[in-house]
Amino acid sequence: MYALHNILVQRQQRTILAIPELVLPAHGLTVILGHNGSGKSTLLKLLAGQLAPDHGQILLDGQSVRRYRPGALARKVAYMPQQIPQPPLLSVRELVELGRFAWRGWLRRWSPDDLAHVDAALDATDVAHLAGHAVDRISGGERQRAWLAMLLAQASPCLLLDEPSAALDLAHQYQLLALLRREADRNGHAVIAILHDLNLALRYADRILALRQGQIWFDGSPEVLLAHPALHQLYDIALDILPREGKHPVAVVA
Ligand SMILES: Nc1ncnc2c1ncn2[C@@H]1O[C@H](COP(=O)(O)OP(=O)(O)OP(=O)(O)O)[C@@H](O)[C@H]1O
Repeated sequence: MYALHNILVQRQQRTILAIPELVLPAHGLTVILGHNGSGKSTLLKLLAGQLAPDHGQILLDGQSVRRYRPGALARKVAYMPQQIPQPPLLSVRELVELGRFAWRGWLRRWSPDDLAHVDAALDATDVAHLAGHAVDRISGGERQRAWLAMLLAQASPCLLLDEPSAALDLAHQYQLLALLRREADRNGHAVIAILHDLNLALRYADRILALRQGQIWFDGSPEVLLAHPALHQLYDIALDILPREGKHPVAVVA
């Protein structure tokens, strides 16, 4: 799906992202980890076509991501930025309905398929009970789930999510990751999400991409990451890995 070649992003003569080659296939759940400022959001913005690299090429299904028309891109990729904009005067349902725009355009009438996508997205993110509430009068975590519902209604085969669990309570974090896992298991679907919770990543990801100072420090499975001889470099803090009988191991600060 994505192929990146010779990517360089620089700000004020400083390289903030340098990726010689990276391929992200059209399936699976990839979690991006790394320190604050390691370049995670920059990478996601490049994939979403929100930012152009100073050098290099980002191909989405063989075509430069910046050359897609907005509608065509939205039918392939749905993007949640780190700071979600607050659209005024919309109900949660109206926000989620915006997700269908990529498929409907301005002129076509609502189809039963559009409505089914909106209802399913409201249910999947546990915001159906808030459908009539104004988006600016719900909590931060509820807004994050409503925004995710809009992306699900968009029904694009690739979800790009920048810290989608940041505002969620513990139960909703796990519900979210289980939902992303299901999305990533659908044929031809991929989820690429930035997380700060190593244990969520270890439990749900197929692939972990860890950035360090704008470079890919690790790219592989959670199992291989756990066995990394310099795992402490992930966050520059020593970690203990606790095995659990029949369950995923957990990482704790040593
Ligand atoms: N517009 C900009 N101008 C100058 N520096 C920038 C700009 N955008 C990002 N940076 C710098 O680039 C680096 C990478 O930023 P980025 O937002 O990609 O990090 P991140 O890994 O997503 O961090 P966090 O975990 O804190 O969200 C940071 O050092 C940041 O200060």
